Amino acid sequence: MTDIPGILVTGGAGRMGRMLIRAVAESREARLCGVLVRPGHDWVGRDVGEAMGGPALGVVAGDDAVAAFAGAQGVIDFTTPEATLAHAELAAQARAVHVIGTTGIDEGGIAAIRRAARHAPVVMAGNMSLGVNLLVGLTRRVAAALGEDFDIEVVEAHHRAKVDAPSGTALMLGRAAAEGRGVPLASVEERGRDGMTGPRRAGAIGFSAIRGGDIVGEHDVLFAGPGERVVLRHVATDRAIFARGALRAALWGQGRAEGLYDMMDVLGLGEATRG
Ligand SMILES: NC(=O)C1=CN([C@@H]2O[C@H](COP(=O)(O)OP(=O)(O)OC[C@H]3O[C@@H](n4cnc5c(N)ncnc54)[C@H](OP(=O)(O)O)[C@@H]3O)[C@@H](O)[C@H]2O)C=CC1
Ligand SMILES: O=C(O)C1=N[C@H](C(=O)O)C[C@H](O)C1
Repeated sequence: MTDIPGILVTGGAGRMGRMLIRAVAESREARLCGVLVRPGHDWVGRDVGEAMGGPALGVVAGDDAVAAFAGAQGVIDFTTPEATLAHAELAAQARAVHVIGTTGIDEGGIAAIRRAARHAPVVMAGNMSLGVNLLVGLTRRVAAALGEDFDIEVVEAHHRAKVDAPSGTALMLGRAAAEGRGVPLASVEERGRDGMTGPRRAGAIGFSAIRGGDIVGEHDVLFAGPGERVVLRHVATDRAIFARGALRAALWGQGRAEGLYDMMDVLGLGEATRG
């Protein structure tokens, strides 16, 4: 037995799952204790390093979620909303830190995650990168400073395989802009304009989504005012930024009180960016 926390990666065969396996396997502060894949996946029973086309890592992929969660102190979960909700219950039972990167979870799902967080720490964020979490704070401040003369639009671009829109990051940014203006996002958001939309509603926060190719993730927050525009931009070029953030969150959560946290808590950006 070792003091280094054992980290389970769920959705191991996915785009993020592969990055996470590498990040945890290379870390000196964490131990890859399991990799969970979808039931019946062709990785089941295979060494995950070899399944990724590299050297063996000494960890075999499995599809028995209950067994996988039982041995983990932390779980890093970038899968689907359905899978993540099932994982939230298992992580709570195992008292493991649950790091949730999955996006597209609806209000009912968020409520279920809040319930699970009564039993163990959960860190959830639509974007685990340092840069985006800084941008969230900047967005809140610029929105507060500029007032309604400046129209706010959030524009995001992602790869062709992304299944949810607006992205989790776009929603984080939109929420921050709404907070800066002191209004709930739900009361001002405008999504999916098409046809005779009429003129832009005063105070609206608009969302647009581009999907194509292998774009990792790009986000602009546009403040368009009379005679000038301010654009806040984040461009992700490597998914490793999300994996690094998620691993940091899983380690940060060790020994923490149960509760729902975000990356602002993990990165210590609360004071710097919320005020
Ligand atoms: N918060 C952040 O910083 C980031 C969040 N994301 C989010 O992470 C999520 C995953 O993204 P991405 O890796 O690109 O997607 P992928 O589709 O590549 O990966 C998801 C993986 O989860 C697997 N999976 C689905 N259900 C289960 C289950 N019940 N048990 C185990 N594994 C399961 C899928 O298996 P199969 O393929 O067999 O269906 C797939 O391998 C998305 O919601 C995305 O938006 C992505 C990047 C950064
Ligand atoms: O699906 C992705 O790829 C990404 N999803 C997250 C999101 O929805 O914002 C984070 C990142 O932009 C990549």
